Amino acid sequence: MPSALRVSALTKHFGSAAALQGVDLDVAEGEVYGLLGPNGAGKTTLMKAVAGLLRPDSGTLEVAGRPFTRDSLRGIGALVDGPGLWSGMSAREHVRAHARLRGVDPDDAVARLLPLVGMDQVADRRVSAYSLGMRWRLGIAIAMIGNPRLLVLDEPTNGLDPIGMREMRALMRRIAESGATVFVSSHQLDQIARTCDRVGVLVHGHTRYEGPLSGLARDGDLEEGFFALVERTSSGVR
Ligand SMILES: Nc1ncnc2c1ncn2[C@@H]1O[C@H](COP(=O)(O)OP(=O)(O)OP(=O)(O)O)[C@@H](O)[C@H]1O
Repeated sequence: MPSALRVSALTKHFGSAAALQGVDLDVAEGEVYGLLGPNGAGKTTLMKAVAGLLRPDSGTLEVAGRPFTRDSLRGIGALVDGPGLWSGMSAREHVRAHARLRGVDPDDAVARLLPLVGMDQVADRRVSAYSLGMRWRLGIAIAMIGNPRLLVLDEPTNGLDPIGMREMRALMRRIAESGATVFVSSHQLDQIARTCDRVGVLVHGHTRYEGPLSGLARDGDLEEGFFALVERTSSGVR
């Protein structure tokens, strides 16, 4: 599979805090790739770098086989730090407004994206009446307005109830089946296990595993395998 995103030796410091210490990842086109890691591992920092929201100190990013530039951002949709929505506006109004800002036909955007995220039946209700899951899905519709090849989602299942999580998983799979690549972070191993083709695990800003999720399991137990990896690599012993 061609590469959708390649991260090589990426580093980022915030003052004396090292958030990324040489991250390497390779995300293939059309997959749902899960980024796992304990609190403070660097997941959000990496996602922000890929979304063009912060500049790494060193290392490289390649998107669709090309070095990352401002132009790469045309092919990237991102939802990091949650969806920024106006409570008094409806889903339809949000999508139309963002489409105009991006130079995309508003009617086309509404017709294409609200059914994709399962919001066409509630398109005219105000955001204040939406559940958290609906707000996240509207955020994804907005992130998809430019028809990105790569969608970056930071913790999109946080705080969702089981139905909301199931809808989010189904949406990520639908987006990947439509040909785009989904790069998603989560704390929730089970959500990642049910959705992702491959995973990368960050611990203290280092990539400690990349491959199929099954490769993380210990004696068939995913959680045990994940915790053992985090413990082993946190103490500096690989
Ligand atoms: N703007 C910032 N200023 C200072 N330190 C930061 C900043 N952003 C992140 N950090 C630090 O960088 C490290 C990585 O943070 P990051 O938010 O990327 O981790 P994370 O894996 O997303 O964690 P979580 O799962 O808790 O969201 C942490 O030690 C964090 O405190």
